[in-house]
Amino acid sequence: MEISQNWSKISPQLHSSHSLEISQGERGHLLAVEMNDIKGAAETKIEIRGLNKVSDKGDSILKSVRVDIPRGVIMGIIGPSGSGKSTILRALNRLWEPPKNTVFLDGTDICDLDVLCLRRKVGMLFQLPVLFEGTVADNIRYGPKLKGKKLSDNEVYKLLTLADLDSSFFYKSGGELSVGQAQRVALARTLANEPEVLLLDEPTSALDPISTQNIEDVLVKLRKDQMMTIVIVSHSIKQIQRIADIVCLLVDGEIVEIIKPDQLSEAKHPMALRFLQLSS
Ligand SMILES: Nc1ncnc2c1ncn2[C@@H]1O[C@H](COP(=O)(O)OP(=O)(O)OP(=O)(O)O)[C@@H](O)[C@H]1O
Repeated sequence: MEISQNWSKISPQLHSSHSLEISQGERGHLLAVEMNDIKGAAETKIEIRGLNKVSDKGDSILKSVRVDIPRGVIMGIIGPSGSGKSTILRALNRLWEPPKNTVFLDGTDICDLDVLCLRRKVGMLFQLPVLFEGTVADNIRYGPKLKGKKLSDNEVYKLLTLADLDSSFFYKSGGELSVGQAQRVALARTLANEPEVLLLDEPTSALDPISTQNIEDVLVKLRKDQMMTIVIVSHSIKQIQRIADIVCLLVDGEIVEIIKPDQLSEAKHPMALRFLQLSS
């Protein structure tokens, strides 16, 4: 059973109304999301078309996941443990290799792209930051250096600022940092590759509320100032409500709701309501 969430229909070239249309069919609980007020949402950045994954034992991990992610939005993915959230995220930069013709970046099948080039364009941040040996500056310079580019001190300072870190961090080593600070360095290191898409897998679950807010502020700024497309997996409904434009609810490998975070209470799927109740 395939869900048809045809986000391309929001393109103004194709349709005058910018609504995100969802074929109801058997999935009557899926709600149409009005996209009019989401700046830049008319352009599709990532398309996922019928993505399936079956485990070695034959269990279905992803079931015909189909969704278009508009450019310049923050999409939150929520769902119970084991529902396939990380698997989807990992498919988007081929940490898990999706089948051909299932994931497209700007209309190109990501399987046809050079994998390192893809991962520069589609950067990823994990739950726990792992910094390389050396200074914070060395970490930030790492990605560009692989391409033969040495970032100037000034460029490193700019990236520190972008990740909400002051200049005193430049010469610090990873061991001197808190987890929250290290996460922001990991973010600066990812941003040094000038990604167009940022994938985040529970990036603040190990952080205190202030560090969490620092990261959230940076994400919102990146979306606003650079029209970056951001996909974030989070167990915190409150976090999703604070920063996301759109939320996808995944249950047992299927997308069962795509909805605006402030409309979660109108969601029809019982799991959406349960999530909401538990978070309040
Ligand atoms: N390489 C693998 N081989 C077999 N099963 C896997 C593999 N990777 C993930 N799975 C299974 O796929 C399902 C989805 O896993 P995934 O990590 O994507 O879920 P999740 O929603 O991100 O969970 P959580 O919230 O706990 O992180 C789980 O049942 C998991 O055990």
